[in-house]
Amino acid sequence: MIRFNSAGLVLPAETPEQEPRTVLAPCTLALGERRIAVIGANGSGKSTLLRMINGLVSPSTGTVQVHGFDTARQAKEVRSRVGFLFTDPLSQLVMPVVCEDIELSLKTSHKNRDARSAAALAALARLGLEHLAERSIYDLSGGERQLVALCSVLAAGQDILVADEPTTLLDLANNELLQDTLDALDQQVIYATHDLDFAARADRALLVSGGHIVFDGPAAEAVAAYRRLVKYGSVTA
Ligand SMILES: Nc1ncnc2c1ncn2[C@@H]1O[C@H](COP(=O)(O)OP(=O)(O)OP(=O)(O)O)[C@@H](O)[C@H]1O
Repeated sequence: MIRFNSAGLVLPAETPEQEPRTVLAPCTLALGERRIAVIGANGSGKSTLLRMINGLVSPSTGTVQVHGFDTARQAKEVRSRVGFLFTDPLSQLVMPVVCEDIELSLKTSHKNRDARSAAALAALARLGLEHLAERSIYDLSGGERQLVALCSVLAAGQDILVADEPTTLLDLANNELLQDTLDALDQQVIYATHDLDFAARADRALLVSGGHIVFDGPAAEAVAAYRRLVKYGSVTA
């Protein structure tokens, strides 16, 4: 279970003339559903909300807890339970060669080197990517990198996956592959997306606007609320 306890991010004013900036207004949430989507306009606060779940961003007010661990004070415990898939895969792929990156994710679970290599290949094969094992990550296409990054984060085996716009670089077939892969996972998955069909597949969706959660409920209703917000300027119009 993920809990936001009046958690928000307000940035202090940089000059006396400026007002403090609310990136995410304090919110209280219990996030237990298997699939939760976060939707909203560019700059609305989606990534900030996601990053608070694994402690990449600490709230300036309130707390966020994952399985009872405070994300700001117990970051190590939290990150061993929460995998994070970045929008830009190069933010996360740290080794120069694909299989080496996956093997790095497997270092804790597979102490034996041969077993680790075999597990890395199996992780790639799960998404039909074994042919990329020896390739440099810099020579991959954006979409290939995004799928390899998914393999890498899944190989680490945390029980919660947070994904920030995981389909942005993918073509139609790979978009479906990624969505089906996420669907089939046992892990809880929380993802931000601008793809409203993808969002509608979730069990619950949060709609963020101007740093406020303006709708929280069944995904199809959240998508409809977002369309009303864009069209009429209000989720209730
Ligand atoms: N540390 C920070 N300092 C200054 N501004 C910040 C900081 N973190 C976030 N912001 C601003 O807060 C707003 C929300 O950012 P966030 O990345 O959460 O948006 P988003 O909804 O994920 O947007 P997008 O859909 O474009 O990825 C943006 O205007 C961003 O520039």
